[in-house]
This record gives sequence, C-alpha cells and structure tokens, in this order.
Amino acid sequence: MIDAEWWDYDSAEELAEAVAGDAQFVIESALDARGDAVVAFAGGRTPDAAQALLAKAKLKWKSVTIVPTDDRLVPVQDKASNVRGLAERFLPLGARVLPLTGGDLPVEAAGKAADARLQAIHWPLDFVWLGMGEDGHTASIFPGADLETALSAPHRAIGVTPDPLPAEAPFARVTLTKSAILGARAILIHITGEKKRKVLEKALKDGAGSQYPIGRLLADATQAIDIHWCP
Ligand SMILES: O=C1O[C@H](COP(=O)(O)O)[C@@H](O)[C@H](O)[C@H]1O
Repeated sequence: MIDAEWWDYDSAEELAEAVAGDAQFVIESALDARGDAVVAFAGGRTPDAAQALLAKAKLKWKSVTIVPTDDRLVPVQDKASNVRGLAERFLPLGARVLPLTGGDLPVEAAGKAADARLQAIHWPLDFVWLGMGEDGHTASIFPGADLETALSAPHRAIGVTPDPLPAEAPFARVTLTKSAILGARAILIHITGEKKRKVLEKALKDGAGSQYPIGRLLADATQAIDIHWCP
C-alpha cells in the first residue's frame, strides 16, 4: 500500500483554490530556503483553473523555473502543447518556462534533447504537480512498451510513443521519468471524477504490482504525497 494523504473537496472551485495554495506554499518555501524554485507542472485540462489562480499569487516569479511534467510532440502553438499554456500564463510574470520539446525531432531524439535541456536547471525539483488519465497514466508514463524504460531509465526525460495513442491527444511525447519525478521534494496529485479516484485508489493499494503506471511510479516514493480530488 502506498502512503498518501487524500484531500477531498465538494467543488472544482475549492479544489483549484487548495491546489493553487499548496503550490504557492511549496514555491515560497523553496524561495525562502534557496532563493529560487524549480517545479514541474502537469499538462492536460485538469490543472487549468488552479494554475490560473496560482498565477495571481504574489511570488518572486523571476526566481521560479517551471517545466512541464510531459509534453506532446506538437508545435508549441498547437492547443495540445502542454508548454504553451504554461508559457502564456507564467512567462509574462517573469518566470522561466523551460520546454521539454522543440524542433521537429523523432521521438527518441526528442527525449534525448529534453534530457540534455534539463541539465540547465537545479536538481532535484522542489515540487512535482502530477495529473492522471483514466488509464492510470501520469505525466506521459503510459501503459505499454515504453513503461519499463520510463520507470528504470537513469535519465530525467525520455521520448515515448503511447500504444495505443490516447484518443484525446494522439501524439508521441516526451516525459519526465520516475527518476526525475521521485527525486522531487514534494509530490501533489490533482485529479477529478469518480473513475480517476477508483483507478488511483487501486493503484495505491497494489503499489509495485499495480496494473497502472501511477502505482508502479509511486511504489518507491519516500516523500509525502498529497492527493487533491473533487467529484
Ligand atoms: O496527456 C496528459 O494527460 C494527463 C491527464 O490529463 P487531464 O486532461 O485528464 O487532466 C496529464 O496529467 C498529462 O500532463 C498530459 O500530458
């Protein structure tokens, strides 16, 4: 059984406020302790409202570096690009937003380029904000052929091709690996809906033996894991 604390909310508004508040707290703590903060933020739809609230926080944004937990191999102006939303929201505040993707590289080379780009930032990450799909994928660690590599690679990022490609975003991707994610000082998981809740509960219960990538990923976590959920 993976140890994690659940925080339940009645509404999407309360959920967004709580997640934004937690992210703000961790960033402020890193800024106080070290003078800068390095964080990874989930893509997809779920974090949008919380990230909009976080962007209103009075923080020393110029000292904050944000990377996506994962990104799709699409042009940055494509609406499926995870870094696009982060750049639009946090670059105007002065934050540094580091893309994982760029250029027109094949998937494996894109992963290597992301891994090289990530050498430019401070490690370990102060905070990883994860989402999860209904298939139990998190970041872009999907069930399938690339799962074992994402869980065992010594690199911080790799290129992956989900098989099957998810219908809502059918692209090859680059993802942070287990090694990069579990190095973080704090991990927050942000999900909505009964289906995702059941998947995550089962993944936490089954841990290393889980059929879901998020269970396999978190099985070796040693830091506190906070799960924020609303129906
Ligand atoms: O493809 C992805 O999916 C997950 C979940 O997205 P959501 O839209 O269901 O919230 C997301 O966390 C990940 O970053 C993204 O690339």
